[in-house]
Amino acid sequence: MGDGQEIDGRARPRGDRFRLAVPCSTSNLGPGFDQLGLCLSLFLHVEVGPRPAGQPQVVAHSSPSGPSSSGPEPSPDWPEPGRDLLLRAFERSAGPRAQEAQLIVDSEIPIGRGLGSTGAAVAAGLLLGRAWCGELEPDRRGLLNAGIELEGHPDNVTASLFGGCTVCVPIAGEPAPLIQVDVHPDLGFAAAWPREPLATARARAVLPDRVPFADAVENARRVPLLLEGLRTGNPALLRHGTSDLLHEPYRLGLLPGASRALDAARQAGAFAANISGAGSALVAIGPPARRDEIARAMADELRAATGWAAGRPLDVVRAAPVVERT
Ligand SMILES: Nc1ncnc2c1ncn2[C@@H]1O[C@H](COP(=O)(O)OP(=O)(O)OP(=O)(O)O)[C@@H](O)[C@H]1O
Ligand SMILES: N[C@@H](CCO)C(=O)O
Repeated sequence: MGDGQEIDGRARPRGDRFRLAVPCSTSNLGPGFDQLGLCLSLFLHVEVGPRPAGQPQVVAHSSPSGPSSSGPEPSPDWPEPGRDLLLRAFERSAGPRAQEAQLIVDSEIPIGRGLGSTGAAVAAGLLLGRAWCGELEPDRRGLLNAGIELEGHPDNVTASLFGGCTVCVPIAGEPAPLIQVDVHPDLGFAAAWPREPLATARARAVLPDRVPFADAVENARRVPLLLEGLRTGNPALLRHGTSDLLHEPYRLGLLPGASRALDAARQAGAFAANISGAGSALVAIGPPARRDEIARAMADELRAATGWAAGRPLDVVRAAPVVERT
């Protein structure tokens, strides 16, 4: 075996390093609540290599409000090791060998804005943990249930593990069923977010225990329109398919300027505009040529209400993230 270590029956030379770029994701898109995730082009970059003696397990260079302001200094805002879902997923996937590794993180994904920073972290940790144990192309379906359990919801982590647009509805005691949804190439995406995060837990606490029967029926009827709108790029299907009665009306009150920003996106040409995940980001779908204007329109309204906002045109990321040996 020379200088190498035996890992799950395979040889990993000492000093091996692996890297991975995992996309962020928007979720819900209105009625796809807790099931639909769609990967967009802000990335969590993680490299794993041998941990130098006395060094921490995770060194993060990133800004919590993103996009990345990476620099030589570790970010004081990255979650501490005991709470870090990236580390937790890596440890779960790599087992005791996780102690030998150091994760170097640089993220473009703002944390706590509804753009799936935790889903991306969990997907990265699970994939890199397997790579660290010699398995560069693990069975992703085999990782999915662990990812959902670690993240708490299926939407973002499924999208970040598989790429593209996914629908996942966990069934107790069974492998989580996964549907991969086509997204028409002529759809453009834009997101905007304020400086203030909105914790998913807080955004769920305002949801009612009971909703009118008619609202529940209406939401369920919209989901096929949404999926067909994404597949065909049909503006009317997207407009009707993204209207929601179960969570957005309750959450908008937590997000200063959001209602106006969603209206501004539509006026700038968006077919659809929604809260991204649990917020505080907003996401819009429209013609690719209008992405910049839509992003600017949303950010301007959020900025007017809160003092600071970022707006970005984004691409759909269709490919699943793949670990590379460096
Ligand atoms: N590796 C990690 N990356 C990002 N957030 C993490 C990580 N580990 C723990 N957290 C914690 O998770 C919380 C953010 O989760 P939350 O679900 O609110 O945001 P999000 O994943 O960005 O949005 P959403 O799930 O709505 O798309 C923060 O309190 C953050 O400290
Ligand atoms: N779908 C979740 C957020 C992401 O897991 C929610 O809207 O509360």
